[in-house]
Amino acid sequence: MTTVLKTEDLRKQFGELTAVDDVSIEIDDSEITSIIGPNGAGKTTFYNLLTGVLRPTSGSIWLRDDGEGGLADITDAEPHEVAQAGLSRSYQITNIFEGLTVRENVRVARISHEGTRLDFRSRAAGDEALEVDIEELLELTGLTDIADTPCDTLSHGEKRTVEIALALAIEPDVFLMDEPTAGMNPTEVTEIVSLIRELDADLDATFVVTEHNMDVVTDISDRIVVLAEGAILADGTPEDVLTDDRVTEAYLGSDSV
Ligand SMILES: Nc1ncnc2c1ncn2[C@@H]1O[C@H](COP(=O)(O)OP(=O)(O)OP(=O)(O)O)[C@@H](O)[C@H]1O
Repeated sequence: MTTVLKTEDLRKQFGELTAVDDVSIEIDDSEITSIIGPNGAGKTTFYNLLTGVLRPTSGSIWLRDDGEGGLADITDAEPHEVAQAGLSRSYQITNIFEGLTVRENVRVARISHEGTRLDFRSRAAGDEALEVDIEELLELTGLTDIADTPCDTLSHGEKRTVEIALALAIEPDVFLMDEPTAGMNPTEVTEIVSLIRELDADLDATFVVTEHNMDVVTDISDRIVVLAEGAILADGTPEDVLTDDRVTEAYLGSDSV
């Protein structure tokens, strides 16, 4: 068990409103952790803090540092620096190039990741390896059969899977999945859940999921963290958390799950 991501007293104020209220959490690499909570609980703000999209009012964020074997402080990192440090997030289709095929999208994501690491000459030498990486990624995410399909003709579920492939193209240590089943039909939900399981088994990446579909949360999580009014209300196994009266109350007190 190794901590891959940690926050210490992480806080975000919007004026008088405390959206994230001194959250301290350690994410372990051996577990799929779901972060759930009623509407307005602070999940999106928490993700935005982790990925450098928002600056915290106070507190700190730490990510596993491969070079040092410890944790690196990424509190002040910009989004691209956070991604480069190994924290990837699925962006709900918004970063797919609709006019390109699935393979071309994966290639662009992969090259832009490589491009931040390698100079031009070593990148050219690595072209063959790049193509192998792309095919592996397509295979891993079950996209090989539709690799040559333009993305603007894909179903919603297929686009969400492409988005997962793009997030994985940066070889993350930690993968934040933002409502992976949102907008999906029941068949697509079943498929994406088994894909998440397979990826978790096949990859070194640690999965952290926010999700409104409670069946999915129960199904894939080893650990559930419940946020309510910006603070951690409950933290434990699905059995413990989903039978916790305080969690039921928090959800009943909101207009929706
Ligand atoms: N940019 C902002 N300026 C002011 N208030 C904000 C801003 N972003 C979020 N909030 C407020 O912070 C609180 C937490 O919002 P957030 O979107 O993080 O919750 P959430 O758990 O992701 O909700 P949902 O499940 O509905 O997406 C809410 O009260 C929201 O209105």
